[in-house]
Amino acid sequence: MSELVILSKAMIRERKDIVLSIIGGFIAGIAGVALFSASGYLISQTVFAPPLYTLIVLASLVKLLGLLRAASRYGERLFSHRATFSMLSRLRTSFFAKLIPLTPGIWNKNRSGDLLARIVGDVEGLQHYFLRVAYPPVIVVMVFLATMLFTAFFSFWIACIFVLGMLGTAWVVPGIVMLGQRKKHERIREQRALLSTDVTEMLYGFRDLKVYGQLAERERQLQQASAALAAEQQRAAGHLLRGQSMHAFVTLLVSWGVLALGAYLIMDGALAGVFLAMLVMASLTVFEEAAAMATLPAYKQDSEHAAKRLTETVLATPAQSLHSSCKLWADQAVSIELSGVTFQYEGEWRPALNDISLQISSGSKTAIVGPSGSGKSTLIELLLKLRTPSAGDVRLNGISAKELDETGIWETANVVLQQSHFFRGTIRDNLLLNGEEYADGKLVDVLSKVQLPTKSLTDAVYEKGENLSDGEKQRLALARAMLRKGRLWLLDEPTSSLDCVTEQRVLKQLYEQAAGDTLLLICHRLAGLEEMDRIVVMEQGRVVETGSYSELMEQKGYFYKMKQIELQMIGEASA
Ligand SMILES: Nc1ncnc2c1ncn2[C@@H]1O[C@H](COP(=O)(O)OP(=O)(O)OP(=O)(O)O)[C@@H](O)[C@H]1O
Repeated sequence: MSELVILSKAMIRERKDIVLSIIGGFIAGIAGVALFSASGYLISQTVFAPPLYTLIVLASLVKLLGLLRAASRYGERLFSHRATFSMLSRLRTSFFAKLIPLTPGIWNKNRSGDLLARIVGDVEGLQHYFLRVAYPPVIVVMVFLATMLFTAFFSFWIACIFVLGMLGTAWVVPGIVMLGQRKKHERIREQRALLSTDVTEMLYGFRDLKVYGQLAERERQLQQASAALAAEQQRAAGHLLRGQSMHAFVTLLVSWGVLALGAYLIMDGALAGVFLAMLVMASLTVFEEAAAMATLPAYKQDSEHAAKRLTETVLATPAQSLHSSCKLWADQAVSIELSGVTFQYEGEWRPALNDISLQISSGSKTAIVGPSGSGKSTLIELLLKLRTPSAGDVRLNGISAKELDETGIWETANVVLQQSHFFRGTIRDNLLLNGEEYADGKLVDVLSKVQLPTKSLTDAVYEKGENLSDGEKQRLALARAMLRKGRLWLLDEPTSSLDCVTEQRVLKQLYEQAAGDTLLLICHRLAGLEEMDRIVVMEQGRVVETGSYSELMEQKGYFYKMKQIELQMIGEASA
């Protein structure tokens, strides 16, 4: 229930539109009851052949009420939807603002397909809260009270039937609809999450599934999941429809009750016959407003669940960053200091980084080497403030990363991660990702620096760079980084897919451009590391050796052994 506090707060901000929609709904409801009552009265009056002006007045009143009803209903819909969409847009913005600092930690806890379906569906689901849960009961009660007072003026007992009818339509029928509803909706949600996860996995893993001959099986699973979801939805829709039919049945029962009791009261002389049709018509119309009550429990449950899950998503994941105000100066080479840094992924039994202390002076070139899984990429993610250390401190230019604004860090860093994303478009579009405008000459120049002179700026790039080789993707990613003006280079195996000759050419250009900047290069190949000021060797989340190339070779420690193995392998390969 507390989750709906967010929605209630959002509603308070739209109070003007909410009040207007309630007034509109009340006038529409009352005008509807009055319209049908007046029609009933008009029909009854005609039996007594009244003067013509009575009929003209009554007929005009019916027309006027019809117009009033339509206009006020329009107003109600306009204001209520305007309020809803303003609330939704505010909620969406505030939710995504909370979500952004939580990435990428959020992916550790959620499957991407499920999360995507959840976020989109849940935010959309909240629109029903105001439209179908919060304000319809207010209108129902107001219209009903006004009609009851009006009816009580003619007959106390008929007013009592109205009260009974209202209890039935506003509480008993929704109560019955509620029964079993929770389980049905839970099953739908589970089934929907399953389906969207399966679809996402199939889309991402399409090629592998095909090669491993699993595509047909996956398709079958997908169809099963889709059919199961459709069946659950059908069951829930049937349940809702039964609720609406029950509502219509109670309404008719009340009208029959009013008719029978009215006839008795007329015979008893307690009610004038001319009012009977009017009261029956009023009973038929007043419960029309209460029809929304039959579906209210379902929407209430859905909205509560959506709000709960959205809150859980943003609260259950520890924030990756705190609000920070300091900015990193982009025109200055960055110094890096890690003191006692430990980082453990959620659910992992051992830390990925364990008590790392390291100093990298500004303008230096450092290579980080070590076996796969030793924590090299995690270190870069910490420097980029994509993750927050579990213990210890990361300082850039002497300022703790906790106090640094992450967008400032991203602006200052020229980054190439292991996997770069490419967007559908052209080579030019993919080079100009950082929003800066460059002349074509500059773009062509950078392409030739990364040894991609054959690529034209207008060449098409398919979604996720499907039409580029891994080596081309890496060079394009490097070109993208080389177009930036940052003074901190964070490169995670940027040339692992390139042949040795191309790699050395590209790195030469890169080092030339990065002269005077701070450069951190993660690599597996040890060739060419002589150019580095310092080499950091990592193993199982710890720094096991640091020093220049010659120092490490002299030490004959871990790095020396790695180098010997590499030389041996190159020798074997060329033999
Ligand atoms: N998102 C994640 N969730 C849980 N554990 C992770 C995650 N990413 C990495 N790890 C684990 O953290 C450890 C360090 O991973 P990291 O990617 O930093 O290593 P690496 O040295 O860069 O490896 P490689 O050279 O293969 O890229 C590994 O044991 C890995 O299994």
